[in-house]
Amino acid sequence: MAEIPKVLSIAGTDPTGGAGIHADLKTFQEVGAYGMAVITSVVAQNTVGVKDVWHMENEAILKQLEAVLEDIRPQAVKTGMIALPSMIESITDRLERENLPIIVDPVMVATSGDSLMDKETTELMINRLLPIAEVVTPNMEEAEKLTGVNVSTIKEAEKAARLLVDEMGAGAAVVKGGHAKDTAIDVLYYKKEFIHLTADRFDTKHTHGTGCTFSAAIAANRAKGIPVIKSCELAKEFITKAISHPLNIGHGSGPVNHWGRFLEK
Ligand SMILES: Nc1ncnc2c1ncn2[C@@H]1O[C@H](COP(=O)(O)OP(=O)(O)OP(=O)(O)O)[C@@H](O)[C@H]1O
Ligand SMILES: Cc1ncc(COP(=O)(O)O)c(N)n1
Repeated sequence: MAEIPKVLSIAGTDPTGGAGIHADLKTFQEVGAYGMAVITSVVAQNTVGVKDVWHMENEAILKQLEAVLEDIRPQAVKTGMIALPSMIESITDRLERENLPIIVDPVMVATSGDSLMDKETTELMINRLLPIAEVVTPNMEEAEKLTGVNVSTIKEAEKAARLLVDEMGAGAAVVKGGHAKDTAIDVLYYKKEFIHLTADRFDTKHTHGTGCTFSAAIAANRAKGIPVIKSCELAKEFITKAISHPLNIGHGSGPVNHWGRFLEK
């Protein structure tokens, strides 16, 4: 029997199920990979905002990670919310010992606008985690914070994506254009080539968890052995379908529909 694709998310929680670990696990399942999760922070949040956060001790994170790795080895890893510098250090130290594709979603702010990462953590993200990332998936604002390039046009997104790979050491970068005005074009830079992942832009406020879902889909595709560019293209199709079939739940920016691709448009 062919090996079951297995994928691990290392991220924070969202009790309303739209972002973080919860979005990742739903996405893994829908994309056809067995999903696992190590929790970095417990976040009391909903579609309106973040109310409180409790960070796991490093020991608790590392023991969760060890428990997974010694038993069920994933074929790909995705990282999401990693809020503290010491967390970046210990997670990177452990992951460096594995030869696995790592998809890094550099979560800095929630859709609600609440900050999920401090400045010192951003520095360590740049120096430690980016160089071991196979793919890094910042939105425009995160790309600006990581590279120092002002990102509001496609050309600027290309400049930031190239820097993230050629100067900062990631294998590939997708600078997501979900926050642009008229389009939803994500710029992928891989092996010296730019690819524009293009989709219609939907006029909706229900985009809670879009970033988590997109990067989780890339990771699940990589666990299935799909090459990097194709994994990103399929993830773009997946998130576009998930946004195009809104669930209309929650009092704020509601979650996307993870089974959207099975629905007619
Ligand atoms: N309104 C939209 N219509 C179509 N695609 C969108 C829309 N919003 C986001 N996307 C797509 O969703 C994916 C995630 O992009 P986005 O820029 O929203 O990430 P993020 O900022 O990390 O997530 P979030 O907005 O949930 O914080 C990208 O492929 C982006 O193009
Ligand atoms: C635990 C956690 N991780 C990430 C996000 C960002 O979500 P989004 O995909 O909406 O940017 C979030 N709100 N909560």
